[in-house]
Amino acid sequence: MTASHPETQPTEPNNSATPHIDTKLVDRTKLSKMYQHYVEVKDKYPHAVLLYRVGDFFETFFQDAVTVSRELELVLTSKHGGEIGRIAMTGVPHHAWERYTTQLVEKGYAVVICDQVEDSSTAVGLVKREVTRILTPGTLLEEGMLKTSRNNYLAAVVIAANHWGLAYADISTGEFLTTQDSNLEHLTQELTRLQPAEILVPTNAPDLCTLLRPGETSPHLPPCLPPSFCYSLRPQTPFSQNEARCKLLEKFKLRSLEGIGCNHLPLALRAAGGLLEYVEDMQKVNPVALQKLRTYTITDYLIIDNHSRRNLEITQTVRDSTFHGSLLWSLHRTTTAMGGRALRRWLLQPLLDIKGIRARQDTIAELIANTPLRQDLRQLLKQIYDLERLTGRASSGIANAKDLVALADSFSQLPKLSNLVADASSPFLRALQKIPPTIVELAEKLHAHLVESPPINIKEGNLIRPGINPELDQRKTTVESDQQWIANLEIDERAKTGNSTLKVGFNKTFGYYISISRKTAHIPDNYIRKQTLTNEERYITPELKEREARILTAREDLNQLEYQIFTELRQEVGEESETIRNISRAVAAVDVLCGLAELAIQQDYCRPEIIEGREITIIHGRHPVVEQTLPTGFFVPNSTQLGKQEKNHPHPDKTEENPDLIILTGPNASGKSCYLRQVGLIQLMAQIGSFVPAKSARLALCDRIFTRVGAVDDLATGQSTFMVEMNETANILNHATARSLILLDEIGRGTATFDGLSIAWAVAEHIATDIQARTIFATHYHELNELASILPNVANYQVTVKELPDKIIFLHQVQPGGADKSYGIEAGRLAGLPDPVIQRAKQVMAQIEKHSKIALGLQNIK
Ligand SMILES: Nc1ncnc2c1ncn2[C@@H]1O[C@H](COP(=O)(O)OP(=O)(O)OP(=O)(O)O)[C@@H](O)[C@H]1O
Repeated sequence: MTASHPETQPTEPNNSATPHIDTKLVDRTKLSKMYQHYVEVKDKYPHAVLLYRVGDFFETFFQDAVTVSRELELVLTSKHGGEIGRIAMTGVPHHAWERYTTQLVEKGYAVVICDQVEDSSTAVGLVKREVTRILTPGTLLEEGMLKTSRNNYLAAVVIAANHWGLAYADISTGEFLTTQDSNLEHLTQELTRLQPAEILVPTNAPDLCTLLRPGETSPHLPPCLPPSFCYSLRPQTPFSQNEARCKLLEKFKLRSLEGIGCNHLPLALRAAGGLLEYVEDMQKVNPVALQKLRTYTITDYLIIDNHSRRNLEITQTVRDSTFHGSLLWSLHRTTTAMGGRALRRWLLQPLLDIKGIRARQDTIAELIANTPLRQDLRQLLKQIYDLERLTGRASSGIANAKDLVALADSFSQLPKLSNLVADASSPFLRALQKIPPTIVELAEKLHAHLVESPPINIKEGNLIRPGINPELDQRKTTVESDQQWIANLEIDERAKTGNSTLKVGFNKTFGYYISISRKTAHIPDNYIRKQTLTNEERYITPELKEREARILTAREDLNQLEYQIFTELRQEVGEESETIRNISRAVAAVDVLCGLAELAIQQDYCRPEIIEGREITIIHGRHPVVEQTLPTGFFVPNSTQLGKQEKNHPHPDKTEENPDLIILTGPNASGKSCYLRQVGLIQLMAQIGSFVPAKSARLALCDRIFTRVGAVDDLATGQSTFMVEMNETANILNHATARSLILLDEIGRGTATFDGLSIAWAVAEHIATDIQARTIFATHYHELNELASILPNVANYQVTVKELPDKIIFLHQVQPGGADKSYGIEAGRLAGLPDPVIQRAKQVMAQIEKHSKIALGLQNIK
């Protein structure tokens, strides 16, 4: 689209009449006053795109005009900038600034909004303009710029040797957390879990405040940071321990950081302080209401590294990165935006705390048992809007009247919600039994003040109900009576002049006028001609102009007063943001649990028994996603038993026989990978407190879940399939503990058979004897089955098939015992390999099997 301006002409940046496009090169003394101011502002934000309000447009000039024209495909024009001549310009209509800004921010630009802060019609001299907002990917608040289903995190990282501090906040919801750790791999894992929209990094770079778009590099970026994020290079000072501590103490009105838990974590503290300072710097007009900082420890939660998270397809599929087909897709039954975001957070941060898991389970159990309660709650939750983000916008001073009405409507549902859960006994439902009276009062006040369906624009009146403010009512009456006078004018003038076609009209340029056909002969003396059209003459009278002036000023005063009342209301809401956000969190949790209860009923899930120890027993387990993509009853359930009891366990029971490591064999496409993932997903679901797809389950907690599933060449880092596989395996062997769950799908396939088999054997042996983690090892090397006869905690399982003369039927059943053949040649035949090739392959295999003494040999070297 093209913004059409008076006094502009399209231009090409490279032709001979090129207007000035670089602020640094222009002679500023030759710029007219407005451009001088523009350049002053631009000097402060050299790395951002500056949108500068001029009348009905937000304009960009000089180099920004070229950037915006290129990025948004708008026509580049030029305009006289004073003695200097023409300067480059691209503009967007002021009412559409959000749309264009969103596009710029999505492309990785920071955008500075410099708005008019006084009425241009009454301003004396140059209209006053100020920077009112700075928008960067991590500091967005506007509804249209954010994704409802996920948090928009801003993060800050401080690194010292291999120690690091990470703080992150979602300024649209108020969440604010910090942590510190001494393993750089954990930092990458946390960043990958959070997927921050922007990461702040303190540096000594000369070119500070640069925003590096994903993939862009800088020598000032620590090499340990993954390049796939958007980084903001920041000065060191706000990240220094002293400054950061003072900032946090001041913000949260504290005397010590002891209560927050980061007093002894200098890097966590520095990251949080630096982040806070940045947020304040970005939000020019109103401070953002962040919740009190919370310190967490990574090892308090189940750790799933990046590869494993990807392989388990928790939030998106591996094949095409879609939500459809992911675990989140299969579990998603929430009805509120807050619930949707919370479920995602829970899945990415499963618990290690049995009590916390049981509290969630108890709530799901109660909701399953009480169907009317569950259904009524889900109905009611649908009527609750995004409290977290609406409150965020209110406290940042950008909410409109519609937002406040949405908040009030949502608040009005809360007493009904607390009535519904009045007799509930589980912890999450009980949290909603008491709604703070201030919130109910606030809802009543908002409803009493604001009209039911207010306009989006908050500066043009029609927001406040009558009877709220006597002065407002008085002004409304005056405006209405003057408007009535004008409405009567047509009747009176028609009577006076005897002209039945006379009309009273209004347009923006001339205001009110009396319109008479040009054929009319007699015109009253007090009529002053203002405009001549083809068929009509337009007149004004001194009396009409006087009324008009009164109406316009009175309307302006009226709008101003309505705006003032509105902003006071908005501020009141902002002041309650902490209470509102506490409620939002409780509502979000109940929404997630209601959804999980609904899911458990629909899909026939069971409540897993969460126990101490190492046991994993799943009876008739199913893959939560694959099951939902197949017709009902098609999925073949399979059981799992893992986790030998620890020595000295106080309650020995039958699980003592559970193996630690299962060697799983079976033909291609029989269901090995599916089974492996199924066990991982059931364990993960159990640790977020969900019920699981199984007939029954007894699950001890896992500290980490590792998966190594079919590697693909990592072209981005130039690594071969085999190297990727070895890196992932090394990572597992170096970090797994006896409390971990390891799911290995094929190891050693990417190299020569004997190399591969040897590595696979050694890895399996190391896990079973040294690490003793609970492991399922799927493989086509059935030689590995020999391990079970050597090591007591290893067992063999196979996925069975039925062999018919001309085909194989996949039964997808996992049963004890090792497969004695891999059916690879059979699969080749089915795929259409020529018959002579198949026959020859069979001969070769017979020879190899005859001479192979691998298992025997390995036994001997033990
Ligand atoms: N328990 C099951 N019930 C029904 N269908 C299943 C089951 N397990 C797997 N399948 C189906 O079989 C297909 C192949 O499964 P999977 O990819 O797990 O096989 P695989 O043994 O790992 O094969 P490969 O060795 O070639 O990697 C899956 O896409 C799924 O649709």
